[in-house]
Amino acid sequence: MIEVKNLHKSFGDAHILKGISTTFEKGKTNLIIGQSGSGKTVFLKCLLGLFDYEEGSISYDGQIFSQLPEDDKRNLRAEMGMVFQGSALFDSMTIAENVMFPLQMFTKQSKSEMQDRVDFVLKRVNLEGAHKKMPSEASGGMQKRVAIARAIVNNPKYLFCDEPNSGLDPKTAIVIDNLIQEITDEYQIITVINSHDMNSVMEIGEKIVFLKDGLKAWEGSKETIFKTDNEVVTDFVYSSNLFKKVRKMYLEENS
Ligand SMILES: Nc1ncnc2c1ncn2[C@@H]1O[C@H](COP(=O)(O)OP(=O)(O)OP(=O)(O)O)[C@@H](O)[C@H]1O
Repeated sequence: MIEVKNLHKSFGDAHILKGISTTFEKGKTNLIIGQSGSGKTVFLKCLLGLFDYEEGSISYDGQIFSQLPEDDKRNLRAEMGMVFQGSALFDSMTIAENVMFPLQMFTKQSKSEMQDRVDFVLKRVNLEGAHKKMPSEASGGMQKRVAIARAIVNNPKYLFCDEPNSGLDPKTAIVIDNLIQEITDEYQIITVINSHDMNSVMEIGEKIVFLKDGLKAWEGSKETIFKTDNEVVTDFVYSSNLFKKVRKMYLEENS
């Protein structure tokens, strides 16, 4: 479990995260949602250990990152996978080389062990045969799959995804969402996803944390988000007429 307690983060005088506490469990897809500027990316970067913070703690299965010696921090970082917004693949490397990169960075595996692992994860994301392609030859959906393969190649315990659906058509977006959820369940990873996408919320939001102005305004699941009467959440989630109708139908069917 990842346990966040009373997390405060400022940049100079700007107090961005104002005491966030929550937990993220194994095998679950956890979504962080909220308006632009609410602090989602800053929060994700704190979870990744990329930002220091003034107050509070984040523990990963009992290890408090900020209290660890540098070697242990490095080991813990090696257990984290990240899918960046826009995939962030290395343009000059083939797909296989991109996926192998974390193994070269963090392990002492032999070349053939690394190749076997790359074959395995590329197959897992349905990209067998794409090894020699360059990222520029891959569609947006394929690039996301490569980014997911690279994020899981080192068997992470923790997977962080920043807007994994950005720039994808709705159908491909759902395929990517489902792939992340399947992998999370299959390998019992703790997955935390920053999202703007209400389809993702309804599809894979096993836990949803709603941030507003650096505070946790609500938390629940895709089931409870339909029922909440918290106005801050309903204003945001049901701002479109389509989702208003979906909610109305859900409540009528389940009343
Ligand atoms: N490195 C930084 N230095 C100073 N201020 C920052 C830094 N990173 C983020 N901020 C500020 O923190 C606030 C929250 O930003 P953040 O990127 O976390 O929002 P967000 O919820 O992820 O927004 P979006 O959905 O648009 O990506 C913003 O006011 C932003 O300007």
